[in-house]
Amino acid sequence: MTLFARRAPRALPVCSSELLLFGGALRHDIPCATHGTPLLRLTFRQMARQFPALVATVVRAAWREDRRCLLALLGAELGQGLVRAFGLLAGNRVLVALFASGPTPRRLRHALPALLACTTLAAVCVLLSAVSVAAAGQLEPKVERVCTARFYRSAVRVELATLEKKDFHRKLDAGRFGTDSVRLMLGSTVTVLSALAALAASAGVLAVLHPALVVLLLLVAVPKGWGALVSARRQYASRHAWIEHRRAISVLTSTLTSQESAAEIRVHGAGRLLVDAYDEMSAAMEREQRRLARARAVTQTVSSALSGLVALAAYGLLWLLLASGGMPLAVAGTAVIAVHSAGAGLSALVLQVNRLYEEAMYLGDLEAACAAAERHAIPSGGTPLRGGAQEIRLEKVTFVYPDTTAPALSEVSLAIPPGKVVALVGANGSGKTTLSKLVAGLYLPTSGSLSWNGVEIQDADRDQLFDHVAVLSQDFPRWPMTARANVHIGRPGLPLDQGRIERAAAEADALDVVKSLPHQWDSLVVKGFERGTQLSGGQWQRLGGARARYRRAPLLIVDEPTSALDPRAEVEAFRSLRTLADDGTTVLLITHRLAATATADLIYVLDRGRLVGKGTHEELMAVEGGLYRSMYELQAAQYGGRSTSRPADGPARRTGSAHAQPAQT
Ligand SMILES: Nc1ncnc2c1ncn2[C@@H]1O[C@H](COP(=O)(O)OP(=O)(O)OP(=O)(O)O)[C@@H](O)[C@H]1O
Repeated sequence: MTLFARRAPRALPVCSSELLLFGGALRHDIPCATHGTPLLRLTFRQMARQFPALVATVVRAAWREDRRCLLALLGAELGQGLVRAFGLLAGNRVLVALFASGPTPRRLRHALPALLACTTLAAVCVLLSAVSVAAAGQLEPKVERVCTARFYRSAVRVELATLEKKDFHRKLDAGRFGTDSVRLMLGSTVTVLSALAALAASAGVLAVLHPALVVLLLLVAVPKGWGALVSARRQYASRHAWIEHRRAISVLTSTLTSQESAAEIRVHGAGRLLVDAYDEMSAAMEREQRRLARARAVTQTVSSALSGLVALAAYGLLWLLLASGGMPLAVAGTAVIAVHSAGAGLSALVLQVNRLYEEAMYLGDLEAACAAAERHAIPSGGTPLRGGAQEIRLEKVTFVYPDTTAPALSEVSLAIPPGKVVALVGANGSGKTTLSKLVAGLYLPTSGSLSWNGVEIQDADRDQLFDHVAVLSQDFPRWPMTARANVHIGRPGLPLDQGRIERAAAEADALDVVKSLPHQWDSLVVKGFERGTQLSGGQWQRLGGARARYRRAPLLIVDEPTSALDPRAEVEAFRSLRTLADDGTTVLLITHRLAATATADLIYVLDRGRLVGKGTHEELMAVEGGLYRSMYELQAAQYGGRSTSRPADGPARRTGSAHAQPAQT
């Protein structure tokens, strides 16, 4: 019997905000969410068989982290089960003594030792429970921390191309839910074990009293267990289906309070649109929650009714046994206590099994996400780069982004000689950034060859390769940390060296920026925190530049490094790139400021993913109707000039560095 019948796909409800802001329903295909994952395809029997494996997963994680604590926890829980069994037997002795014939004082006297035993056992139970609470409190956060760290450690090694795939992203998102589940699951596992121990104790006592009572007790458990599992699976399927919708809501709410969007939210009135969208999209989720709650209520009513019927049969059997004289009154009394306490334990068990299964599914997602991340990780090791200055060569490199069909780069062949300033120019979307990311080893070519000193990038030791690269990208991260940390994070493997930080800042024209901050290097460059301050766009760009300089890598990739700088700082920034190249650093410069590329040793012109020209500024300007020349003239015309030569104030290019070749179209 499968718990979920296969349903025909149904149209996904979509609210108007979702349509307006996200272009349609953000719902993972429901039939797939219901049947696509192994746990959801399980039959009831398979699920029951899975149970020990689930418990084992958590126990293994806890065993790895703190076995002493785990043993204390398990010992305390199992001990409580045993103590409860003895408690029931002692209770039975009390009833036997009380229901025996003879004067009341004598019956009370006879019941006293069993009563004392009951009290002692209850006290032991309290102590064991305290041990269990303390051990669980110590173990749960530890296991959560370790599993969460493992998740993020795997996630940060994933290949960029894989990270951008929507299916992989969904997997990571699902895995993130699982990081909470580890702790919750440990708690539930303990409660389930404890409830099972209590149930076993009651069953043991009932078996001693009358074997038929055990069968009835187990029958009471089955419908409740069924109900719990059905609800857990339904909840999980829903969580999967709505995962992107949830993410979109959190994107909306985070932009509402972010500093970057604060101005537009107020001036453009975007806040109202976003809050309304939040309201509408949350209401859609609310409806889903209502649907789940109604379904759970129905399942729970059915399973409880079935359990109730079976419990009724148990009491009926007791009645019959008593009426026929097949069972003494004291035994029947103990049986009632046992069935009653087992019933209460059963309710707790059902609740926790429900939770355990639900959390186990998320834990399964976490495991799957970690496994997928490890499968798609940037490989460790590989062919070491050959020593000396690195020449980078691309031969007929084509690159297609994941989940797209049109190539972002088509059959590009070029060389980046060491120690030169090499500029990439071209219109928006022509492939400059993509090319620089391939050169940095962030993406691997779809076809063609890309090599560093003859070592193919696919085979290269990429950690070593990354070590050779510093990046200052258009959208460089603005770490919400101190100014010092923002620079040091450029080479976090090195011990923090204030002198080196300050030298890098000076080279990037950022020293004055930091000196003007209220707490200098200790200033938090994010508002809303103690010591927090706000930087301007240009100040941020200088700090980003300092980070790239601090890294001191043989290849520096700079993508629009001066977009926010004032004219003086811009001229200075481009001049300092030349100084770097003179010191042996290869600079790969991407910019639309063609006055700056004019001073590069070599310029590559890209158009719609293809290389359409290469040479020095003068060579490219000599090509009548060439793309570079037309772009340059268009820009120069804005300043009222028309020039075919290098700007007079630009730093001189080193002679003999250019690869003269006419531009192709
Ligand atoms: N992560 C991505 N996934 C899918 N397509 C992408 C991705 N990044 C860029 N593209 C596409 O690849 C093409 C080249 O983009 P790229 O960013 O390399 O251009 P660019 O020349 O650097 O543009 P710009 O001057 O605007 O920065 C564009 O069509 C762009 O839409």
